[in-house]
Amino acid sequence: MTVKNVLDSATTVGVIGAGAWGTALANVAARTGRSVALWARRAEQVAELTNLRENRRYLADIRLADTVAPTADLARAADNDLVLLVVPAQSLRSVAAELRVHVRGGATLISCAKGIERDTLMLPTQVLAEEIPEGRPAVLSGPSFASDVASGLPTAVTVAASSLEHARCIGAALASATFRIYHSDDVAGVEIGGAAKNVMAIAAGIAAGRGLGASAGAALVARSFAELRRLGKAFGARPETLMGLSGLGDLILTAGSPQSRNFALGHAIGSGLPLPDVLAEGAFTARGLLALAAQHNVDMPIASAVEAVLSGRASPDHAVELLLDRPLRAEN
Ligand SMILES: NC(=O)C1=CN([C@@H]2O[C@H](COP(=O)(O)OP(=O)(O)OC[C@H]3O[C@@H](n4cnc5c(N)ncnc54)[C@H](O)[C@@H]3O)[C@@H](O)[C@H]2O)C=CC1
Ligand SMILES: O=C(CO)COP(=O)(O)O
Repeated sequence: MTVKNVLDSATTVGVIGAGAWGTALANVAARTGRSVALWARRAEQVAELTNLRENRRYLADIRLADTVAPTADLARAADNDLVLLVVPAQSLRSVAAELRVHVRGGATLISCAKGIERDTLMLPTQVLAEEIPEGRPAVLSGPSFASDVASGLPTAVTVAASSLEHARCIGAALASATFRIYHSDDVAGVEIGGAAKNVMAIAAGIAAGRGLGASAGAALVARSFAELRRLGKAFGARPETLMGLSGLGDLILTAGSPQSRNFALGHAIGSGLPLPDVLAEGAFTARGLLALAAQHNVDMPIASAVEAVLSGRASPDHAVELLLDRPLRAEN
């Protein structure tokens, strides 16, 4: 498929994964007047989506647009011009491997997951390129809670692809009045921002749960961003990407809101409450993030403290002590 027909009004859309974000994005695509196939892996979920027109488990109280067709048939959702992959980062490879036989040559494959594959340390678009070499990978990321987006509240995200023109066409195909899509060719920058901010949001949640105060919270966000920037730089990410929607923007959203599942996980850890049974991608990304940082000789003390707490090697208080004990240094 050429870039041109990504913009075609006849462009068809498939969404793989009917969790909160997949359901919200299916509604977003439907707003552009397109018919959308939404794949869920469980037949009961497809039946519920079809009969109730609502995703009660993952995105309650939001009506599924009339032009969204739920399906358990992977081929039906995969056989489209634009395919959005909206499953957890650690499941992306297995889903992509199943998808491959059904995907059109040259189809645009948009990763909407935020994370790093634990075993390979690969970013989602790298996983897609490896599993579906016939496709054209892209990433969609930025500060965007599924419920806000699905409710039609104003949101802005970034789509990145190796060709800026490709990214622009995807943005033009999926944008609507309240869903602004900026475009970029800094794929690694966008993906690193999305993956790292989840780990940092857990740190912010732990600090809030320990009652460390608003000043500590702000310091933590600023120093988290310094870590994100250092890692991004090592990957050749552009500073404006990291200071943009998918880096700083998403860090501010996620590290500052109890609505974030990553923040909520940290908060529960910090306050000693039972852990919420939700997908918190940062918990699966922390170790990989540190491994990437080590490979590039990048110091990430906050991410390291989060990983130590998650793996049970440090209590939240001990992790805070370690951060406060670090030698004073120049701010960079
Ligand atoms: N919820 C949000 O506000 C946003 C989420 N994201 C990202 O989107 C990705 C998905 O998150 P959510 O939809 O929110 O999670 P969710 O927990 O609401 O839903 C996950 C979905 O993936 C499916 N799934 C899990 N493992 C699977 C597998 N092996 N094969 C097939 N399907 C599988 C589940 O059945 C479920 O439908 C994550 O990487 C998240 O960071 C990105 C932006 C916003
Ligand atoms: O990525 C998100 C908002 O941009 C969603 O954050 P959580 O996964 O922490 O809920």
